[in-house]
Amino acid sequence: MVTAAPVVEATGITKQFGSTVALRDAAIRIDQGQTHALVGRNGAGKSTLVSILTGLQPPDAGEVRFGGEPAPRLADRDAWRQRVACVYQKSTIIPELTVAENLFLNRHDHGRGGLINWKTVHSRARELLDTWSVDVDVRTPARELDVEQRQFVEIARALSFGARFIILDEPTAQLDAAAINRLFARINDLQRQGVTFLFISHHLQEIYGICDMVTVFRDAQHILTAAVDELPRAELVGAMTGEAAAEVGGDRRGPSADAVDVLKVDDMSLPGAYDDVSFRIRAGEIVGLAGAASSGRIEIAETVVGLRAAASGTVEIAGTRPRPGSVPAALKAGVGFVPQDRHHQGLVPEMSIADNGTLTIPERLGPSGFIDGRRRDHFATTMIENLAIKTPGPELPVSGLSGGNQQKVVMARALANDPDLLVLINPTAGVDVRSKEFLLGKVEEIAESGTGVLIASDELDDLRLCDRVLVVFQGRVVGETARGWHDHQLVAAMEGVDLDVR
Ligand SMILES: Nc1ncnc2c1ncn2[C@@H]1O[C@H](COP(=O)(O)OP(=O)(O)OP(=O)(O)O)[C@@H](O)[C@H]1O
Repeated sequence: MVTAAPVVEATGITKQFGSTVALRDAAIRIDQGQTHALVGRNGAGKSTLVSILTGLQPPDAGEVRFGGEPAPRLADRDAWRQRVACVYQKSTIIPELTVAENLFLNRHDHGRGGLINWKTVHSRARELLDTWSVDVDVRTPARELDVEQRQFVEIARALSFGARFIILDEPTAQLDAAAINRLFARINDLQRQGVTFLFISHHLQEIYGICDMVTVFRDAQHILTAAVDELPRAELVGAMTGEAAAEVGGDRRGPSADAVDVLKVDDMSLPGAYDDVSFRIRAGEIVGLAGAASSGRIEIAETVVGLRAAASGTVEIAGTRPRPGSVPAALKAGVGFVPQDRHHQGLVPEMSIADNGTLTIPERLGPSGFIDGRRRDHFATTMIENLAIKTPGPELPVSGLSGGNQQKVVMARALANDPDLLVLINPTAGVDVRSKEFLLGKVEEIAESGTGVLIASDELDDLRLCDRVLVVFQGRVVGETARGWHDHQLVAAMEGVDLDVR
């Protein structure tokens, strides 16, 4: 039997950043037509491998081969583009340009006199998107695409360069359930047409849903590669964490009978986002705001923390009404929060973990205006221990942390000022299974100590620990359910199907 050379094979890959070894003698082999999952805890080395497999940086040691041939020289970008592409969580298309311009950037056919023939560019772009069944107008400015359309355009662009190996880096992180299903259908289609995928995700159900092989990395090393249907979940989690899977669970006590309200939202409206929203959260209570990405749940949570101002209605936090639309006022009133987008609202990447983690509590670090460096580092070291942040020390810039560990720094900061009300927006996006358990455990602990918690999320695992879940659909709170709901019930309610959750 003749076996074709693997689409990609990396062997003996080592990569070090300063004192951090990101990959140690790691390997991966992906065969033609597979949808191959790459999993591992935050900081395991997945993104580093992707940057090496896409030629963005060289390994310190080791070799990458495509179809049995050595990888191109790093400078030969065209040759890399013909072999592999990665669709990242962050867009690589240029928002100011149209879809057609993005698709044919730097490869326009110049007509006579060097002029670009836009008619040809548009018709070629249309043809390209048609070939891959992407239903987007090529004249649309890229900034108007939603995440799903943007991913499809990026996949089509990769295919148009000739690449038949595509890496999807946490592609479902910003998609709602319906969009995830469409993405998976598309992956299946393309797989049938001979496209090979490397799929990075922290969601085990997705891996079991669409992947046929899985590779596990742990602590910079390759741990195992196995067929998905031959690997029980507990073993997969065990390989990722290096320990047997723990039982999750334990019942919460919930708020005490005489607990006071730490959040009162009354008749709050913001045209285009949400309408006539009212709810309460008591000290020690965890309340979920469930809903699809465009339901308005994120905007409601952002209004509570002062990132937006409502057009009408009131927000009262621990007995005071902070100035609407002011984050400092909300923080002063007793809010701690984890924003939706850690890249833009959460962290200052060039600043150290210690500085980022203590950004909101300068008054705790020294007399007014002075920051005692030792006190800050002590605070940060405790925070690193408390949240099990994987780093050589508090002085490292957060840009050197893996994605999930950055999210922990954001969480640490939210907890730094002992908030009365903790507001979390998609708090476990990009966080690995075990760290997720850990972060959610922290949230429970904080609630036990009397903090009220609002979790705006579409992740069932985030919502499971809530005492109550409010379902938001098209800007309105359409239902409420106490603990103990069934997954299908809540998912249906989030999609607007009435299954009587109130
Ligand atoms: N540019 C860099 N400078 C310093 N350290 C880095 C850099 N890039 C990665 N690292 C370190 O290398 C290790 C592996 O990181 P990597 O981003 O590859 O992990 P990951 O598996 O993708 O994690 P996540 O699931 O959190 O995204 C981490 O300890 C990280 O802090």
